[in-house]
Amino acid sequence: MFRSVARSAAGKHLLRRGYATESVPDRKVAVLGAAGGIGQPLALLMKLNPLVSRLALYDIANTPGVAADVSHVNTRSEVAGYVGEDQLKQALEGCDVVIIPAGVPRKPGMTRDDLFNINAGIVKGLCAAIAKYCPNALVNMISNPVNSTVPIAAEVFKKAGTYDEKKLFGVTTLDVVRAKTFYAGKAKVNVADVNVPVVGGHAGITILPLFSQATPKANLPEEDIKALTKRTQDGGTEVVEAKAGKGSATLSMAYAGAIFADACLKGLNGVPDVVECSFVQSTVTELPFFASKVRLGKNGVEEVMGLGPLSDYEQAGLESLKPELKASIEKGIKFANQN
Ligand SMILES: NC(=O)C1=CN([C@@H]2O[C@H](COP(=O)(O)OP(=O)(O)OC[C@H]3O[C@@H](n4cnc5c(N)ncnc54)[C@H](O)[C@@H]3O)[C@@H](O)[C@H]2O)C=CC1
Ligand SMILES: O=C([O-])CC(=O)C(=O)O
Repeated sequence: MFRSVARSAAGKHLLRRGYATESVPDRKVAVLGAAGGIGQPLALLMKLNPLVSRLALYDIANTPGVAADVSHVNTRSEVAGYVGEDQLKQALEGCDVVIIPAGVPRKPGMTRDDLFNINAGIVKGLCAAIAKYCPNALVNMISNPVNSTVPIAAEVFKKAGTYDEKKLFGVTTLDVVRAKTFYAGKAKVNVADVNVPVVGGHAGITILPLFSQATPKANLPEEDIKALTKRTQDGGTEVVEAKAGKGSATLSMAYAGAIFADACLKGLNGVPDVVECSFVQSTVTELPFFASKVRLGKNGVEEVMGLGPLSDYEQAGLESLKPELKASIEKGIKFANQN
C-alpha cells in the first residue's frame, strides 16, 4: 500500500517508485479519538503512510502516550499528541485530512443507532471545531451511526457557513474490505485481485454489496450471493459478538480507515483515477446522502459515480434499504438543528 520516502539534499520529500522519484507535498492529518481501539492502530498506519508529513493525535485522554509511542517509528511524519478540548485548535490547524473515530462502540445486542445518543453530540462538537480551525480539510467520518453522523456533520458545517459537500465522507471502506474477503473465499480467487462495490449506507440492510459487479467474475449461484450479502451486512455484528462485550471492529477498521485516508491524500496530490466507495452527499438516488463509488481529486469528491447495472436481487435490496436510510439521515439532520 505504501512506498518509501526520502529527503533530498534540498530538504524536499521524494517519493520513490521503482527507480523514479517524485516530490510529495506536505500533508497534515489528524485522528480525533486517537487513543481508542480504532484510533491507536490507525495512528500507526497513518504514521507508516509516506504521504503524511504531520500527524496530530487528539483524544480526551491518553494521547501523549500514544503519540510518544508512535513517534519512534522510522518514517517521515512528525507526530504530536493533543489531549482535551483546550488543545483541539492546535491539533486541527493546518489539517488536510481529519479522521474521526471518536465515540462509543457497540456491545452485543445493540444496533449502531443505539450509539446515536452519545456519539451524535461528540461528532457535533468535533465538527464545530473543524469548521472553526480547518474548514478546508477533508473529513473522514468513522463514528457510528455513520448514516446519521455524516448528516450531522453536514448540518454543523452549513450552520458555520463552511459546508463543502466535496469534503465530507462517511467511511464505508470496511464494508468493501469485508465483501472482498468473503467473495474471495467463496469464489476461491486471490483477494488482492478482487473488487466489489458496496453502496447504500453503513448499517444492516442499508449495506448493499453489488456482487453482480464483482471482479473477477465467478458466476456464483444465487444462494451463495444471498449468503455473502447477509454476511457483509452482518460483518460488524459478527465482530461485536466475537468480542463479547469488548467492543467492535478496531483492527480491520483501522486498516480500512487507512486505505480511505490514503485515497483522499492521493486525490489531493493529483493522482488520477482514485476511486473508493463512500457515504457522501449524492443525487444517485432520491436520498440526500448515499454510499457509492466516488472519484477523489484535488478538492475531495471529483465525481459521485452511478450504481451501474443491478441484478433483480440488488434492485430489491436497494428499494428496501431506502426507508431505513432516509430515517437515519433525517434523525441526524433533526438532531443537529435542535441541539
Ligand atoms: N465506520 C465504520 O465502518 C466503523 C465505525 N466504528 C465506530 O467507531 C467509533 C469508535 O470505535 P472504537 O475505537 O472501537 O471505540 P473506543 O471506545 O475504543 O475509542 C473511542 C475513543 O474516542 C474517544 N473520545 C470520546 N469522546 C471524544 C471526544 N469528544 N473527542 C475526541 N475523542 C473522544 C475516547 O476517549 C476513545 O479513546 C464507534 O462509534 C464505532 O461504532 C467502528 C468500526 C467500524
Ligand atoms: O458494527 C459496529 O458496531 C462497528 C461497525 O460499524 C462495523 O464493524 O462495521
